[in-house]
Amino acid sequence: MSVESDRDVLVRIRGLHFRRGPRVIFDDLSLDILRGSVTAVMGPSGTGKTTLLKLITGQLRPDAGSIEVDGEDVLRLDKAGLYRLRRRMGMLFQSGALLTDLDVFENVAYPLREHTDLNESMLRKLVLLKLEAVGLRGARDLMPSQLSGGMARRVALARAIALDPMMILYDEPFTGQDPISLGMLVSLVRQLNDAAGMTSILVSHDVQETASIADYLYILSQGRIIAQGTREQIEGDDSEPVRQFMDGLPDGPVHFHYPASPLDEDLRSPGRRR
Ligand SMILES: Nc1ncnc2c1ncn2[C@@H]1O[C@H](COP(=O)(O)OP(=O)(O)OP(=O)(O)O)[C@@H](O)[C@H]1O
Repeated sequence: MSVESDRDVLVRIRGLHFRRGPRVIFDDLSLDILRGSVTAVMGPSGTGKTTLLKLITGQLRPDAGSIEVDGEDVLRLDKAGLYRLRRRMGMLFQSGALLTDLDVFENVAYPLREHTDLNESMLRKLVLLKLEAVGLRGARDLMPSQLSGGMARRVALARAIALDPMMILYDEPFTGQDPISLGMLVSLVRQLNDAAGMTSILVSHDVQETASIADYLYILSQGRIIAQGTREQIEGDDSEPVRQFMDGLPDGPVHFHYPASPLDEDLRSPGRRR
């Protein structure tokens, strides 16, 4: 990656090491997320993409390395500092369900009521603007149970941007969507990023759709970055693990199996419960 000036980099990760028990998740990972970009983080299941997002938001602490967000050293922030920083990061996780007993309007209003002292008329304007941005201003009175899966995801998106975050982190935002709804969500991610001058980090298994809107892509595998670059650069990368991942080939050097002792060894140990 070319050397960028400090001002251009919103998230700077250097020498990141992180383990879960004996399992190494990151082994000396370094990456930059540029301001204003949509950056995709992709890789096989279990490779640590969600973990990376949690490290960036300070929900997890690495064993070694540094994580800077907007010039702040995440690992040195106290609780109040982390709270302030997190308020500036919108998050849209696959599990980020809507509050089922609140209507669409109140779901989007929720973070504004929690974190600001806006009066009702200001709050209403902001909620309607966010809903307009995702095309659902007319759906404000519906309850979550009345929404399609794609609409629910868009309401969650409006809620994630309610506080005008500098950055939004998406973890599998398109999962379970039909192709039309997926296409709409994908272009919405790009539009919102550009219209609001945000920065987006997008973790997704929908390789082609994600690549179509990403300015820059990282492909992770086994604790490391195995490829990075623009879509064109990744598409021109002939290495086997990259092609296996990008082209969705079922077999190849990217491992399908979670590390384990050999199967025959396991089967020949009748004394073991597990
Ligand atoms: N709370 C936890 N305790 C122990 N291990 C965990 C925990 N959460 C995740 N892991 C392990 O850390 C590794 C990385 O998990 P992570 O969820 O970050 O992967 P991922 O790349 O986001 O996967 P997927 O694409 O399937 O969502 C996995 O091997 C997982 O089993």
